[in-house]
Amino acid sequence: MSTTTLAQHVRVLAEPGDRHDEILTPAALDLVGRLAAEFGECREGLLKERRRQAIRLAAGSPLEFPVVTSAVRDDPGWRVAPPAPGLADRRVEITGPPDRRTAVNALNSGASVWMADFEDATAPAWDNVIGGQLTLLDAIERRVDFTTADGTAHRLGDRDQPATIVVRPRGWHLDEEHLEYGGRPVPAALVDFGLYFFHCAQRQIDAGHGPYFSLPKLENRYEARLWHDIFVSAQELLGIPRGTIRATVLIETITAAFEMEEILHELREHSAGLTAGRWDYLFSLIKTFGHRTDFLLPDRAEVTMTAPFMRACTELLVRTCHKRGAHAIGAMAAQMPAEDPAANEAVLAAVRRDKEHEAEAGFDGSWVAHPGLVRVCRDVFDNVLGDRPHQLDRTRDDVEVTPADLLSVRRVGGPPTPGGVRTNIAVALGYFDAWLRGQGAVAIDGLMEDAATAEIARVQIWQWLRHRVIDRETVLRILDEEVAALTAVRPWAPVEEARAVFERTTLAGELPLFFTPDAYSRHLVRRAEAQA
Ligand SMILES: CC(=O)SCCNC(=O)CCNC(=O)[C@H](O)C(C)(C)COP(=O)(O)OP(=O)(O)OC[C@H]1O[C@@H](n2cnc3c(N)ncnc32)[C@H](O)[C@@H]1OP(=O)(O)O
Ligand SMILES: O=CC(=O)O
Ligand SMILES: [Mg+2]
Repeated sequence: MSTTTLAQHVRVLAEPGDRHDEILTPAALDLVGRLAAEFGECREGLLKERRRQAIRLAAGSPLEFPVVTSAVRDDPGWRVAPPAPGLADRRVEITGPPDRRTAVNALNSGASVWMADFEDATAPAWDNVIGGQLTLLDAIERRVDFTTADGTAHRLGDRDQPATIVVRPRGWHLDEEHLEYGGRPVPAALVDFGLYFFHCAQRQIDAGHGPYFSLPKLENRYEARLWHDIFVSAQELLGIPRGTIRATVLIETITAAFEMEEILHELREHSAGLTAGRWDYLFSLIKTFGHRTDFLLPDRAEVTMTAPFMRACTELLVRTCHKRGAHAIGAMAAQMPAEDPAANEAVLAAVRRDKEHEAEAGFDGSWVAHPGLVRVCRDVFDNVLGDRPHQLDRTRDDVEVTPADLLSVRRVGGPPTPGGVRTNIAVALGYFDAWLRGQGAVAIDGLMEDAATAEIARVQIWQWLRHRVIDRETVLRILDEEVAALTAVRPWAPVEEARAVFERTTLAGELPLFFTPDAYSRHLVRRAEAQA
């Protein structure tokens, strides 16, 4: 591994890759270094607080709407910033990793927004991280066209209103081990945010939009405050007017669901609303309360958005957002378009039902995972919104949600089935295999799988083992069978490494909080070294 000092205090611990020098300029690294210097310690403190809160909740502390912030919730006098250019109408948001193919297809898809994702949909190998920044830069400069090896041209179309780009940096829990500041890895969130902000903020403003972000996996208002402080500092450092940035926060942890209004309040100068992060939300519920038998969840397929505890979260999200003039964006439906026309009709019908529930509940738009689903989502929201860009006027004063509504999961579904157990093992293994090969989102058996859905698969197996709903021998036997099946299909793939990730993160007595940090350090960073 080569060591280059490109900017004060920030060291690049990777071999130079193709065009990496366009992103890793001294000035860009200097911004990242300044952000690491100013905010690294605060982020460390917040990660420690996450662990303390997890221990308190495991020990039986009740989860409540915070008493100390009741004044914020009761104060009718504040609103978030008005929608920024390109963010007023968000009826369809397509998500995907920031690679060139996805970029071209997402920007051409007819969606209102492309959420370019460094978190759930990206395996954070160094080439993906820097390649993603190059994709974004090229997309904004309209030079992202390319031709595949078989001669197929991918060209950015000439839409009147191209999709607005929103970037999702990695979560607070991840480090970027190829950049070092003060002898420590730089927080990955600061790398993704800082590099994009440095290269693209002004370009986006010049193009009539702005530097927009989607913030994943926040657990409380303090983490939102940290983002606010980072935004203020970054805007000041680059001379960009305060309030230009906009950020939509994912409500995808159970603790954040109790602080939605506080999160909007912390970010109000820069807030663009909240998104329902359905899959990480389920993961968070199981992770936080997996030790309790009243939180035993059935097969993943049975836990739909109409489950009362999910409904409580989404209705509270709409009510909270609209009370404060903020957009409420719906969740990801995981179904993928099918080639068979009848099967595809069933997929479209399922996605349509999902989106109809959301549009009726008051959401202003929703997420899709594939260009083939843009149309159905748009039709559903067109029916409800008509010519209006959103339905912020639907204040949902009828919604009242108690802590018990958010936390009562017991009544949902039956016990896990043998099919559900096998599916979770196969999905976790298949996803880890793809992730280790650098692919952060993948279709498995007609469903989109990404880091969030793989986490559910993993923690459900952990939860079922812990409560002896299934036994270790059965899991190991199925794991062997699935490893053999996957190896037969992909003999060249790192299936044994994927098995090791599964075993380390699923079979441990103490549940690792995320599968990614350890798997990243062991496999993705080393692999970059080996390739160098
Ligand atoms: C829980 C959450 O956080 S959700 C958000 C995070 N997850 C995601 O963003 C996943 C988004 N979806 C995807 O990445 C992809 O749909 C996958 C990986 C699941 C499946 O992709 P593929 O196997 O390529 O699907 P498929 O073969 O049907 O694709 C057909 C075409 O659509 C494109 N496409 C598929 N999904 C997308 C997408 N989300 N955005 C843009 N283009 C897409 C493909 O690139 C392909 O293009 P091509 O014809 O030019 O080669
Ligand atoms: O990020 C979205 C989710 O569902 O998780
Ligand atoms: Mg998520």
